[in-house]
Amino acid sequence: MDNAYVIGVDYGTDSVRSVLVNARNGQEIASSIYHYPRWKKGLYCNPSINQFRQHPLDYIEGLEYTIKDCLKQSGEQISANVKAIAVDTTGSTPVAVDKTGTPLALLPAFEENPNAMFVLWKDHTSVKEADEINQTAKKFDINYLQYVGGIYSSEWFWAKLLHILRKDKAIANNIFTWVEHCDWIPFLLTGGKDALHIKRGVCSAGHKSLWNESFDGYPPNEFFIAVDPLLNGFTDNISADTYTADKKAGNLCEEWAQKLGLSTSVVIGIGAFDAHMGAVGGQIEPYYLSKVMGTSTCDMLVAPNHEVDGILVSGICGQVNGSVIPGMLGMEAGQSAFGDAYAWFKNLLMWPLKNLLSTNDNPALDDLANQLEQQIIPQLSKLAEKIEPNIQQEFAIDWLNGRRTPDANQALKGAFFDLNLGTDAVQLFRALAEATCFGAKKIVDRFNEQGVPVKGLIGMGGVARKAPFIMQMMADVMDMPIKIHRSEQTCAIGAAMFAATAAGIYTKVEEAMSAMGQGFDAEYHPNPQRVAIYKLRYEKYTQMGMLIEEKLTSKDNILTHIA
Ligand SMILES: Nc1ncnc2c1ncn2[C@@H]1O[C@H](COP(=O)(O)OP(=O)(O)O)[C@@H](O)[C@H]1O
Ligand SMILES: O=C(CO)[C@@H](O)[C@@H](O)COP(=O)(O)O
Repeated sequence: MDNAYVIGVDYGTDSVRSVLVNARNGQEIASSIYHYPRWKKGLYCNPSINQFRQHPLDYIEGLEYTIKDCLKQSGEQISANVKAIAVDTTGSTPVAVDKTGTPLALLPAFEENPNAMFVLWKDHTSVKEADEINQTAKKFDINYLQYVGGIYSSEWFWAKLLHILRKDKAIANNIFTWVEHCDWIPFLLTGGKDALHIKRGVCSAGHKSLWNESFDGYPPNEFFIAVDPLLNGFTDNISADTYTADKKAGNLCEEWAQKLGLSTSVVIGIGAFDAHMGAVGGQIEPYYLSKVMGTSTCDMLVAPNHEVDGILVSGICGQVNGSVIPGMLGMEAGQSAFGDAYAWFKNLLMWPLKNLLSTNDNPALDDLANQLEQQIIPQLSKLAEKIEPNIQQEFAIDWLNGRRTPDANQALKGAFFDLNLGTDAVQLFRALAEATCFGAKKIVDRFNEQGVPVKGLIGMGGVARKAPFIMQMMADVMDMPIKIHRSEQTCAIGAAMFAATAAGIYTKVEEAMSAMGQGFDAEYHPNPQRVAIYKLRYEKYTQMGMLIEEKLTSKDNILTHIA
């Protein structure tokens, strides 16, 4: 155990990060990041219809690059003592594979076809299909949606599969099965050649694919046929066995061992989603809401099974035994756009620089534009922090990418209110940031209302670490302290903790968590004056949100008639 090192790999929305850590104390020896090049160019995506696809080569190249880079930084002695690798990814981010488990986009006939690529979590092209799953579920005596909050989302596995099957006959004719990114990478690293043998993690299966032990696996084929006969037989090619992430998926295969310069004795762990492993990296405790705040948020809560027996929390993204910590119920909620909302606003402000300024023969102008881009969010934050909130101020609704929880509805849209000719960029940014905090409070309220008390908040991820303004506002809005985890890479560190457990260095992931965890380095406490005013503004947010939702879904909605 003295000389044991492990690697955690974290696939985020824009990049993949690997960390190599000492399995004894969690000390970070090396880390490496790789931005997906095809994704960066916007290839295969169409934001205007919410289509976001990622090429498997972006993932494979990033895996090789970041692990090799970590090994190079660490030196031979440490590399020779790497015992295990575990991976987390975004989700639901599934792909169509053939009988050998090869994503169709890796075959020459499909290499430029977005439907043959991974359908990223934030792709909302299957709103219609999700709705059909929700309508069909109502016709069955067993409620197959009871463990996913009662509403199936367009961000998830089956809705995405049905959408692709309908859209693309060539894919429908060549697909053998449909696989989550977090289940496919361990299959790749262990040299899998038969798609029937892909090991599905309980995290992906339970939160996104309707798997539950009480159904003995997935809903029956008749359920899927009732949604659409195109789904007939798909569960035949997906094993009903699922695994917690502390288990081993297999060993590093010869091909990847050679590619990386590691031995085939290296253990590969079962994969899980970023937020779930991130919660472990961030040292989650029962009834603490562990908020991974980046592009979106994923809010995880764990509770001992016996204490929440019989509770079904509606409108969240699932409750699954062992999805975070084996032996505990893992509950997931989240917001579809968090940092992405700020990024949208930044891009809006960048419009003239990106579209009117000709930087062709002038690299200095290009540099200037880049520098300004970097400064927009931090500068807006500094100025927004100085504004005392009051009841009349501009305010916003944060559903820019739909609403993930509570009560998934990806058709909802964002809004700004109470603007006048004096409204400036800082005030709009403040309102947007506040709306994302109000969206976060809705999640806490839902858990509390439904018998799962939220006793504390843990913040991690890019926004938690980079944005003191937003974290203070979060504490004020929630009227609760929020402690920020020290680690820059909680998801990758969490994956490393699971790797150490899968390799048998620890018998339980809780042991890995306390030995390898880096602790907390900041805590934000509510400011009582602001708490009071945010309570009133939250009421306004709730009322306006309800109004928008009612209008959008009502039959006499003029917009529905025009559409
Ligand atoms: N200073 C900042 N304040 C608030 N948000 C920020 C700041 N800098 C970056 N962000 C947001 O952080 C998000 C990226 O978070 P990160 O955790 O790094 O990525 P990911 O969600 O892909 O894992 C982006 O959406 C970006 O808008
Ligand atoms: O939804 C999940 C997990 O269930 C996340 O993978 C998804 O929100 C993406 O997270 P990031 O914002 O990239 O950290």
